[in-house]
Amino acid sequence: MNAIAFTAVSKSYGGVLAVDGLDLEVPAGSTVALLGPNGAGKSTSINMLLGLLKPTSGDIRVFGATPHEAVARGEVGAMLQEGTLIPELTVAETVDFIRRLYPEPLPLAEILRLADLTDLAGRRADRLSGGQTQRVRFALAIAGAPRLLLLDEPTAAMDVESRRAFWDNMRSYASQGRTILFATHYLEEADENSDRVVVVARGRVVADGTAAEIKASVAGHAVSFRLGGQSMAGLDALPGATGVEVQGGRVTLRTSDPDATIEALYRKTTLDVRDLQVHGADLEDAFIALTKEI
Ligand SMILES: Nc1ncnc2c1ncn2[C@@H]1O[C@H](COP(=O)(O)OP(=O)(O)OP(=O)(O)O)[C@@H](O)[C@H]1O
Repeated sequence: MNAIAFTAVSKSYGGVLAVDGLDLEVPAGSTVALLGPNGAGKSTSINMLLGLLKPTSGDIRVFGATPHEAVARGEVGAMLQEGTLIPELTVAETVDFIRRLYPEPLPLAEILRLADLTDLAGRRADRLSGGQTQRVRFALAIAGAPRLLLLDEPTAAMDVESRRAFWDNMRSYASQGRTILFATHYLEEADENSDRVVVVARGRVVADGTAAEIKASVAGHAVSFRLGGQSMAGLDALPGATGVEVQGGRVTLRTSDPDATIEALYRKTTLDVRDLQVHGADLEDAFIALTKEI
């Protein structure tokens, strides 16, 4: 069963087309990263999944129902980019208040444990650090034991240590067969914390697969080397070559066939090539190639 199904969904704000014919199915039980640059349409898509925004056209289903129905049944939890806490309430009071709104909430102690808040249960909300506040917002998102958890750039205000702890907590929540969709522009987060990465740009899906598949989908390798004072003219015409960049005297030649490129570099040119290295494309290369303006 699909937890999420977008069918030909578009959303415009006046003249701005934020989501452009989005088709996306997410089977229940998977953890999917929605990876894209600023303005790609990630928040708009998440807000539509919550029923907070209506698509201009197309259809959205959450566990086969409309977003409104799924949210009303307590099946969807969300941690959005904004949201303040009630300053006078303690962490435990805040979480308990929200969990009681749901038909089948998680026990309070389990929520506090899953969000790493057990030691902060008695702390007032206005005495929390930015990272601790984010943990409370995560606790509120999981309070109703939602089958689908939506996280919109959840680690934006966190330091490295808090991030690591956050993703550990997210994984323990997900491990019980739940579905997670999270938006991020951090490539590493997408790579390390999801089963599948959906890359969006300009409101469209531009790549969809495991991080490894996405890396492989982009011209696979780069060959880099130093050149004395010689001209680089013609390098981009070598077999397999898909692009050339120069930085600090080092030439990087992107190629779909490193063996052919290197052979031709030595046999067909008279260049004085030094310190040659071959690299696999990384997710960042793939992301830049896939999301660049055309
Ligand atoms: N309320 C609004 N009114 C007008 N335009 C909007 C509104 N909200 C978003 N947009 C525009 O829609 C596009 C998609 O925005 P959205 O916030 O969904 O992107 P995003 O991928 O979440 O970006 P970010 O990573 O910066 O959060 C952008 O061009 C944005 O400027």
